[in-house]
Amino acid sequence: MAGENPNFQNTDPPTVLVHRFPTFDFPPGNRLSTQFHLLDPITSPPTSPVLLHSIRALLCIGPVPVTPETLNRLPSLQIIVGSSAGVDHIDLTECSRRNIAVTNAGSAFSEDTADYAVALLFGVLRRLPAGDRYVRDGFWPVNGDFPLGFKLGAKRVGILGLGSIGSEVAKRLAAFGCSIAYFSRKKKTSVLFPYYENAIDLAANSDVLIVCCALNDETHHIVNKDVMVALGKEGVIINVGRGPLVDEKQLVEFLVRGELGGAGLDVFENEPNVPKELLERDNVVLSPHCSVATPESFEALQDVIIANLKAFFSNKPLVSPVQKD
Ligand SMILES: O=CC(=O)O
Repeated sequence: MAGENPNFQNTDPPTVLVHRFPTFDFPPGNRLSTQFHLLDPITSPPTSPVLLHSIRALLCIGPVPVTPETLNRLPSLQIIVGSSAGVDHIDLTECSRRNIAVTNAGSAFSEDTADYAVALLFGVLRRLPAGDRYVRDGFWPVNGDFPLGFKLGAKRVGILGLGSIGSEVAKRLAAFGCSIAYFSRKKKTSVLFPYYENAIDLAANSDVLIVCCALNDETHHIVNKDVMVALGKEGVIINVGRGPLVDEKQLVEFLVRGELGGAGLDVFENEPNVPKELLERDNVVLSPHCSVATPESFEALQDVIIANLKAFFSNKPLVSPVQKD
């Protein structure tokens, strides 16, 4: 009830503290500032410690870390609204200990990210960027035919993480005639795709692995040397999740030794740095962590952020809470 909620006792919009790197700004067309009083220490410093003590809601823009030190400065904090699907930059254990709710981008990015995973897969199998370079660099008239690519249809696709993004990937690739299997934290009772109990078994029964699970202690380097061996020489790895889900050093070695068929990578272990060995390889498609980056996704993201903040300030259930388990 509004009467019980200090934020609705006056007509001022509720205050939300913004937490971001100076280089990460709101996407264009920010609708949040019309509904909330956004306190952004980067554009209007300094923020007094007294004010910080009263802050109940924090809005994280991008992957800016939320550490115990961040939380120590905000003793009244009750909610952290994240703007990304992955929340590995937020110390969830500490938030749960302090009873601070955390929300993420929900499914705002899922369709665009799934499209992008498919695009990377096409890029690798049909050598799209390599073909583009071949034409632009003038090799076509000189060398003639371009090497064959590989058909997408009928590939056995293993999805690591059948959440909101993984389910969209499955839908798309099933429509291309691929068979789908998955590994997730738990078998999904509502899903008919074959489930494997670990990443190695999934890889052993797949031609392509699509990595779209959350990064946490259990999934760090979930695609390791053993998974790469199981996937085999023709296998392709697509990563639209987080760089550290894949052991990048091993991935480079497998690709250099010809023990993997290729990789499509939107994320890296040490962004924005990309291992130089990958730059030289035509069976690798690289992109700068941008699978979510469309105006449509950012519009949808604002809807989710606004819905979460409104729900919080009116004591209603959050729209996209992140569970720490
Ligand atoms: O990488 C982007 C996201 O997690 O939303």
